[in-house]
Amino acid sequence: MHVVVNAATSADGKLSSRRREQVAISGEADFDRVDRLRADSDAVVVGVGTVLADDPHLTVKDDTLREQRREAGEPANPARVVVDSTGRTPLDAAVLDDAATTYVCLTESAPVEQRLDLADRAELVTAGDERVDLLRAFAALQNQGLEQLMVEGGGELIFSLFDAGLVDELSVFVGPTIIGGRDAPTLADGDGFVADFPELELADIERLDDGVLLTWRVADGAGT
Ligand SMILES: NC(=O)c1ccc[n+]([C@@H]2O[C@H](COP(=O)([O-])OP(=O)(O)OC[C@H]3O[C@@H](n4cnc5c(N)ncnc54)[C@H](O)[C@@H]3O)[C@@H](O)[C@H]2O)c1
Ligand SMILES: Nc1nc(=O)c(N)c(NC[C@H](O)[C@H](O)[C@H](O)COP(=O)(O)O)[nH]1
Repeated sequence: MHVVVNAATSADGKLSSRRREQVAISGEADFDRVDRLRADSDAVVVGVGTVLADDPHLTVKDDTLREQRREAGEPANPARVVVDSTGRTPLDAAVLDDAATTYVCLTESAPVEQRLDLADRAELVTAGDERVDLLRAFAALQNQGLEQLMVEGGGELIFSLFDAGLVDELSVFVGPTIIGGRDAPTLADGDGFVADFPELELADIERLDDGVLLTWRVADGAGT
């Protein structure tokens, strides 16, 4: 399995505003790149915080890229994965439509009612007691044939994935804006590291729109 984390941050490292409302950080060139990255993935992964804040669809937007996937014998869109401990994904969320297969990763603590409702619209993966056990959940996804995973946030999930040693590559588009706010989500939130900070190796730098795309490899990524 290979896990790429992709995100867009403001020049001051924020993912969105303190109201957790989406900010258009990427320009057209970066959104096109994200679309190609989705098209090259078996699944696009987000945390439920991102579903609740942005209601993303997580599909491939370019017709030609979808056609190329079909010609390669793949579904037009990659699978979608929501990491959602207690089943808070709204039943009318865009990720639960029929454009692609969706996996919702839950814990034992998810109420039966939510579980039954979500089971009508998604494949359920249960791993962990209070928070999703990401190592077990990702192993279950790999068993379903999902090898190339792209994670699109948010900051809580991204921190946990680094903490679990699951990230192989990080792409960050740093855009030409300042969002500010001590409570605004950043690339990696969670509790934060105080030792054993994950080490990154710079793989590429590219100027895109009026920002910069940084591609890092994780020194001890858990890729198999
Ligand atoms: N700029 C970007 O590229 C970008 C991308 C995605 C999201 N965002 C922004 O990020 C914000 C949402 O991020 P967030 O950090 O609030 O939510 P998130 O998407 O990271 O989801 C976190 C939630 O996932 C669940 N979860 C279950 N198991 C978990 C585990 N092991 N580790 C971590 N979470 C687990 C918990 O309910 C947790 O609250 C929104 O404001 C959104 O607009 C920005
Ligand atoms: N790459 C990127 N640049 C941004 O400037 C920004 N604000 C996001 N935010 C991520 C977020 O979750 C978006 O909502 C999904 O990228 C939308 O995906 P859809 O178009 O609905 O498929 N992502």
